[in-house]
Amino acid sequence: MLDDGFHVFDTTLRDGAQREGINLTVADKLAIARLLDEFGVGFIEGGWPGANPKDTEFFQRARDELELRHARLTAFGSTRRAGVRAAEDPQVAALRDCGAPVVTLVAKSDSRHVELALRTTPDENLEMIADTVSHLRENGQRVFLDCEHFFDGYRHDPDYALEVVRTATAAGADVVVLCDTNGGMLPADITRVVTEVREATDARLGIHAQDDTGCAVANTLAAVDAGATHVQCTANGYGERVGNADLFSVTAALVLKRGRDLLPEGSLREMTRVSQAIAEIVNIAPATHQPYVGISAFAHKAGLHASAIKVDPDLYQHTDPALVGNDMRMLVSDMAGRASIELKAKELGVDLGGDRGLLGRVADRVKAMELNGYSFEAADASLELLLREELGEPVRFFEVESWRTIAEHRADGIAVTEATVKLHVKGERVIATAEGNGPVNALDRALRSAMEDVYPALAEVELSDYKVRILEGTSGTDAITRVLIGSTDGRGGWTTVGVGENVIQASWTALEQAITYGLLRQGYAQG
Ligand SMILES: CC(=O)SCCNC(=O)CCNC(=O)[C@H](O)C(C)(C)COP(=O)(O)OP(=O)(O)OC[C@H]1O[C@@H](n2cnc3c(N)ncnc32)[C@H](O)[C@@H]1OP(=O)(O)O
Ligand SMILES: CC(=O)C(=O)O
Repeated sequence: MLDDGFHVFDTTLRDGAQREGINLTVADKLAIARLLDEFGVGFIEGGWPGANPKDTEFFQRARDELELRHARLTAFGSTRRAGVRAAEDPQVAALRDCGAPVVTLVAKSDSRHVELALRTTPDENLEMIADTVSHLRENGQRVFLDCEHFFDGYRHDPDYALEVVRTATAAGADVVVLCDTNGGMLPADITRVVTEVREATDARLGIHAQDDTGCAVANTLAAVDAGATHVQCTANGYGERVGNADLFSVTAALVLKRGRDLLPEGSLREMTRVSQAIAEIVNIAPATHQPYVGISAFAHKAGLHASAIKVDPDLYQHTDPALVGNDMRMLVSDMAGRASIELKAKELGVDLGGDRGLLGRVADRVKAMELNGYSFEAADASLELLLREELGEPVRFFEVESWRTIAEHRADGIAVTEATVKLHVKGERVIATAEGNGPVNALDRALRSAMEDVYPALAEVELSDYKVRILEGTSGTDAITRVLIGSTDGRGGWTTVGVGENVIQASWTALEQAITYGLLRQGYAQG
């Protein structure tokens, strides 16, 4: 169990699940809870037992199926209803009996909400808080109190908002969490209010920041700097509307920038993997530009950046990507200079020997090709083939004499496509024809059929992705087509790019390179 002096409280399974598009099964929730525990958060808010059958089942199954090593399971729910004793409120009973050692109670702290949403008196709301906290404390549970709309409420009626904090603390709440429920605060507001509440009460304070102004992480860190010792976050910032403070950005900042010892040994280095694994479970593609963990978080495109990074990566990076389990990547495009090419070649394992003339030639060729529609940023395999060619070591496993495709719409309504390729493979002229469900598929099959005897490991190579983009013609007349093909051999993936005036021509270029690169990876000697 980690030190209780500072709480990293995760609410992915409760507030995170309030994001549009997320619909977790109980098994998903258990799997995410295990990942969060492995990452090392102190508290995992599992949901609202009694609010829906799924959350109720989650807490039942958690008793037998969740073995938490670092975290304590927390149940979420509201204070009792007005006019009913906590001991007799069925929703409070669900929290009391769910088996969670900790309960987070949401309470109104803005007097306008008390009157308009709860339709009760300010005094009765204070009673509801005191009664519910005491009831759960008597049951042996630890209680955190989420003060909904605290910052708006404090602006409108500071005395009442402070009274809520004092009432919860007096009743036995361990932490009073100041919530920016509408997410409208800016860091300076948070700093001021947290400081004033600290001075006016003896509560232990937490922060829960929604991201509606894009400041949830900054607001969370501002609250910590002002004295909050409990941060509520969600994995990848999932949450109601635009989301919550991102757990990974907040913990990385607290560990790396503030020197706090919050996570188990080695856990920060697993952060990128944990973030991606959770994205996989919630079925939302990982955000490529997410701080620290996004695939682009340490990707450098500008030539000037690369030239300084060549001397020392710290010159253009705020932290070492390895510390959070991420990698630095160089992007080569029409913004590249010689240094970008040199670093990228190194990343790809191609030694250009620091030859400035060669590096300049590659940069010029990339710029010219990008002007004509190529994009090498996402097509490392095509770039590597180009580098080897410029180095005077072109990769050739076959020579293409010609290729053609025919699409035929038959009388029975079925469309079939046929492709023929004529190649020279290890000195032999080979002609192969194949059918496919489209021209690219037919060309792929014909290519494989022409070479399978000579290169049997080609069977390991599969096309995994195909993307087409129609670009404006550079002459302002005809459009041109860019095709990206993703391939895999089970050990890794690579992407190639082709550009042409028609989609089949562009696809052929990308396909030919995909197969060539696949053969290179299989370790064949060139013929
Ligand atoms: C800021 C946040 O994100 S808080 C998280 C909120 N999460 C959720 O709402 C998700 C789960 N919610 C639910 O499944 C349902 O809303 C339930 C089961 C909790 C309640 O459902 P219902 O009983 O049908 O009530 P409904 O949702 O219409 O309204 C909420 C009720 O809770 C009351 N309420 C709201 N906040 C509080 C509070 N802090 N303390 C006590 N009662 C509260 C409202 O006044 C309203 O009462 P009413 O039914 O007398 O009008
Ligand atoms: C508690 C909560 O989710 C909020 O106030 O935003």
